[in-house]
Amino acid sequence: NPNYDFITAKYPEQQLREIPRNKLKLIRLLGQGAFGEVYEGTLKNMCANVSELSVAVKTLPALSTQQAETDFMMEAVIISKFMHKNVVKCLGVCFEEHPRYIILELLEGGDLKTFLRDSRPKTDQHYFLSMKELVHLSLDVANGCRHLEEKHFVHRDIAARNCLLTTRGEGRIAKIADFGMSRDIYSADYYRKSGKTMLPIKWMPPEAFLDGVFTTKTDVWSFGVLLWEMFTLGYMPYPGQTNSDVMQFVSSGGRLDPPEKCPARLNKIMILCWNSIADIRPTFSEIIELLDMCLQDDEVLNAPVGLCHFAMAES
Ligand SMILES: CN1CCN(c2ccc(C(=O)Nc3n[nH]c4c3C=[N+](C(=O)[C@H](O)c3ccccc3)C4)cc2)CC1
Repeated sequence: NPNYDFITAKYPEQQLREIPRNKLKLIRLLGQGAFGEVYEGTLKNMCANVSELSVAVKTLPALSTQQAETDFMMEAVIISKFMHKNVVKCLGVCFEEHPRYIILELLEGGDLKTFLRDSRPKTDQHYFLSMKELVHLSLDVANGCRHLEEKHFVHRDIAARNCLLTTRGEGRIAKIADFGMSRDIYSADYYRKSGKTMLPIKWMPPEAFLDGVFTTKTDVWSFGVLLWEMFTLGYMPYPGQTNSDVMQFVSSGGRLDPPEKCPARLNKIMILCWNSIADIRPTFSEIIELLDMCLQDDEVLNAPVGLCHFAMAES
């Protein structure tokens, strides 16, 4: 939505823009987050060409601790640093009074994981997602990740659940939209939050869950897992295995099985992302080149969007 660019481009990226609360109207609840709630809302006459702009409003419950307030603001600071079509835009904040709001670009398609799971072939369903569409969504996220990489920012939680879609229909664009994990590392009570149960172990490389080492190559590993989520249409990785099973399995060389009927060229990218030696994993620029080649490869484009038939209840 070009209006977002207009609003956010006018203001230097590092500064948070305080938006007058009276220009904001909350319409409906979109979802509940760990932090607070996310509403769809409208922003009144912020720029010349539109009278009302639809936005997403992230709220911090009024009775939050000082730490939660600081963490909440940190998320706005982080998101405001980025200006890229595959990273959710921050239009401004309402921080002067309670409840505090972060005003974000509205992405109406919901999260990527839910979309993938809802796209699974059903008996009566006629429209299936094509491989081409899945590769395009993968490229969207890879481009967003490359922007973070260029800014030397490590996300730490690249996963389908943290990406949002502009729409579910044709022309959908995927964007990185949750920075909760990278925000938490700035939090004074990070160690309380980061208890093993809270960490996205199934998306993490060995050096991260064994030694706490996080670099852009951590995000490359996670992107490989996101590719696996993409081509299994939203399965939980390592189905049926616990986090400690996975730490044992992965640190001794085990890897996710390639999604069923998934073309070799795509599987190859996942395997490259899961190299146990972080520096050997590809850059996001290289990943983008490899995905672009998938778009030229008929073996990829004509492959059926296979659905792995795991015996597991939770898929
Ligand atoms: C079939 N229907 C289709 C429509 N659907 C929705 C469900 C949820 C949303 C939604 O939350 N959209 C958002 N737009 N911008 C932001 C959002 C969330 N943000 C956040 O910052 C949230 O924290 C966040 C971030 C990443 C992923 C999820 C939530 C920023 C939109 C449509 C429901 C099912």
